[in-house]
Amino acid sequence: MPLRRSWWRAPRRCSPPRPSSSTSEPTASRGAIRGRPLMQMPSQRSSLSEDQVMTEQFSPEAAISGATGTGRAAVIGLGSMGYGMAQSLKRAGFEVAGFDVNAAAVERFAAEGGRGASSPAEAARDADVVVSVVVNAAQTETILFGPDGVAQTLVDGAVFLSSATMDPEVARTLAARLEATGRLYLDAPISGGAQRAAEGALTILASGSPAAFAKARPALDAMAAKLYELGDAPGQGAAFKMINQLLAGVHIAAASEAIAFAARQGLDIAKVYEVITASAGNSWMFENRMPHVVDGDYTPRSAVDIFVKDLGIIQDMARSAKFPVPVSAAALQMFLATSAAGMGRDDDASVARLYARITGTKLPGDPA
Ligand SMILES: NC(=O)C1=CN([C@@H]2O[C@H](COP(=O)(O)OP(=O)(O)OC[C@H]3O[C@@H](n4cnc5c(N)ncnc54)[C@H](O)[C@@H]3O)[C@@H](O)[C@H]2O)C=CC1
Ligand SMILES: O=C(O)C(=O)[C@@H](O)CO
Repeated sequence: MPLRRSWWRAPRRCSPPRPSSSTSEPTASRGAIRGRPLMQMPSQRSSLSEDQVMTEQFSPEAAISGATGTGRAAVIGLGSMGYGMAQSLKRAGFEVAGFDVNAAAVERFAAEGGRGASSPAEAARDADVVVSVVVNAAQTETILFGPDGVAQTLVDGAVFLSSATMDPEVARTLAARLEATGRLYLDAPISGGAQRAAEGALTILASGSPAAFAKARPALDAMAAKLYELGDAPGQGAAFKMINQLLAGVHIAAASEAIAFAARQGLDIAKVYEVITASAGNSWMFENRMPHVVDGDYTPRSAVDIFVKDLGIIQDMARSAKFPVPVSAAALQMFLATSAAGMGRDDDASVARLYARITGTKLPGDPA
């Protein structure tokens, strides 16, 4: 079945959406249709149904200058991704409450104009939308159903956006538990890294009921440059995200292997970066992560242990499906080794440091 055509969208302050003459156009969520056709995913390579629509939204610059959000939001988990997402919501006009178990993150958020909350329940009390950006499924369950959980205070009809990367089966279970209480759940994993989170320019891979999408729309608009609507069943977003994680993990491991091998041969790795990013061996992850190696800066934008988690989920899913995934299994071993060597909380480009250490290769900022 062909994918519905999607369109670029102009900032909210422009005129309202032009009525569609074609049933193939998505419903507009964010102002006028600019009239420029958006990339359409090749239907022969896609199993997406009519309801699985990608809406590409406008640039970060437009988001910053054009969006005016409405309502109250809470963000739980003010780490690499959540902090920037909270700022994007604030910039779009939301009143945002933030909570994190790390008190320093809450203090920083409050100092920068947000409302610091004392628990998930307190953050969610008046919220139309609660965005959860903790690390994993167990933490998401705690902030939903734990002693001070969101489920204690969230008003009926409010929506919980679950953005931590997790096993699709667990996403389905959490959604069913929350929906049984009359609240809405949107499975909404994210991609694009900390910088895009801060710019309001993430890719969001979402699935959930039409009511959950409708309620979440202004917040999604504030945080995403590209929103993929992947069906009305929670778990679909998580399933797509795991495919991204398989590739992302393999690409980081491969990029790390390549840059360390280049250094071992005495090549100037800044020049390698320049050449490869203009050549066919490039990848989004090579381009995004290898500057950290060139600069010798392993401040975590995404930690090694994130991929220990995500590639671990892929192994579990593949084992239950009896599907071989040897390439991602090898990548997982490199992340595990990097974590075991004490770098689990460092930036995931640290896999290159592991290669360097075991081969006696010198990389910037990391003595061999
Ligand atoms: N960092 C990245 O580039 C990307 C990360 N992701 C996913 O997004 C999620 C968040 O990732 P990051 O922001 O990198 O992780 P992070 O570790 O930087 O942030 C997570 C935050 O959640 C907080 N937290 C943990 N348990 C909590 C609880 N019970 N209540 C309140 N706060 C709690 C932590 O203190 C931390 O500040 C993960 O699922 C990750 O896989 C997805 C795309 C990109
Ligand atoms: O951006 C994404 O997609 C990612 O999953 C990584 O940046 C790391 O979690």
